[in-house]
Amino acid sequence: MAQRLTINYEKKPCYDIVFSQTFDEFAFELEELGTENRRLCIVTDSSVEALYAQTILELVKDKCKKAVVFSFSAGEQSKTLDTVKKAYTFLIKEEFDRKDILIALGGGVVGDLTGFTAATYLRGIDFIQIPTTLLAQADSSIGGKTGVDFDGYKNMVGAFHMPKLVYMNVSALKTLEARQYFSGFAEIMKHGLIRDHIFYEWLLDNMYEICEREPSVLEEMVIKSCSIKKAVVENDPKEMGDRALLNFGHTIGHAIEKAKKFELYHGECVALGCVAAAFISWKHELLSMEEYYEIRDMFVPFNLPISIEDINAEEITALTKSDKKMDAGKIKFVLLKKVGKAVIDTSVTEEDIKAAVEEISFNEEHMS
Ligand SMILES: O=C(O)C(=O)C[C@@H](O)[C@H](O)[C@H](O)COP(=O)(O)O
Repeated sequence: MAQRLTINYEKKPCYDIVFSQTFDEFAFELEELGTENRRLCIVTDSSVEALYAQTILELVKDKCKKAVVFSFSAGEQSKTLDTVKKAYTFLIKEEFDRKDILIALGGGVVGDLTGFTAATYLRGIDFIQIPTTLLAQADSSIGGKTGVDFDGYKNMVGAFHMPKLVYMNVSALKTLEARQYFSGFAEIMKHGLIRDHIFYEWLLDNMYEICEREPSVLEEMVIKSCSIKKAVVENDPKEMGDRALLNFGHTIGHAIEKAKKFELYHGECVALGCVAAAFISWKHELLSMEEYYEIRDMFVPFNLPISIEDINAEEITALTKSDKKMDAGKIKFVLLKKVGKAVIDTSVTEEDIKAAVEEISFNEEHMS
């Protein structure tokens, strides 16, 4: 029996997150939404299309007026306005109107890009998320942030647009490529670090089962992670305040992503960004040295990087200024006061950032 969480928006129930071990119950969820006279477009990428598009098409075809698939090349390089333009052209050709629905089938790139297409096509149509990666299930499919990268800057163009439903087949995580799986784990760890020390300790206690992808532990981990995100986004849906805490690890993480031309996965950059932010938290005397090293080393068993070769501290520091979290010209940096408690800090200097990037730079000198 599927479990579910309801996300409230402006204090009213807005959409459900359904946690299942199969895709089969998705058809029932569509009936509940009333899709019989509406067109559905499954938006996916080349990797996920090969795995699941046909399964979803078969499930939905009797529940709607017409079902079609729009697919683009997998990878962050496709998260652009060009791909959105291609999607608009496709939807116009397929005569999609305002009551029709997009279904985002895939990871974070697919979810963000489909959500943005839905937010803007005909001034806004409905969309559904079927996240298939750990990162998308535990984080990005929830909360209504949609968008694309612009000139290589992460999520520079976007909109808040709430999905009508988020449907997760948690068993899809079992076959996810290992690097992709562990990349998603960085956002889960982030949720524990910023909000919930009990969850953080649970992650440590269940390290073996998480790495082995034990089904019941996977499901519990995804539900707990979504529950933390639910509390944050319900309290501040449009990021006027505390939602920015979810940006822990992202200021430096996004800068590394851009500097490395998206060759690293988002979660890998977030892990590096979390280590750098924990380092600054220590230097600002919020965390002790022991706490910093404990947090840093926690990423290692989950195959996440804590240092990186060939980065230039000046370049990364310059790039952090182009991230979106600015307040009167100062970066709204997220630091940790302790495990489970994050704070927004506008006193982080360029020197702090440079020192943190040097801390995570891997070089021979560092090792000796
Ligand atoms: O939902 C949010 O809010 C988040 O910050 C979640 C992040 O993990 C996610 O990567 C998000 O897309 C980053 O948001 P951005 O505003 O910094 O682009």
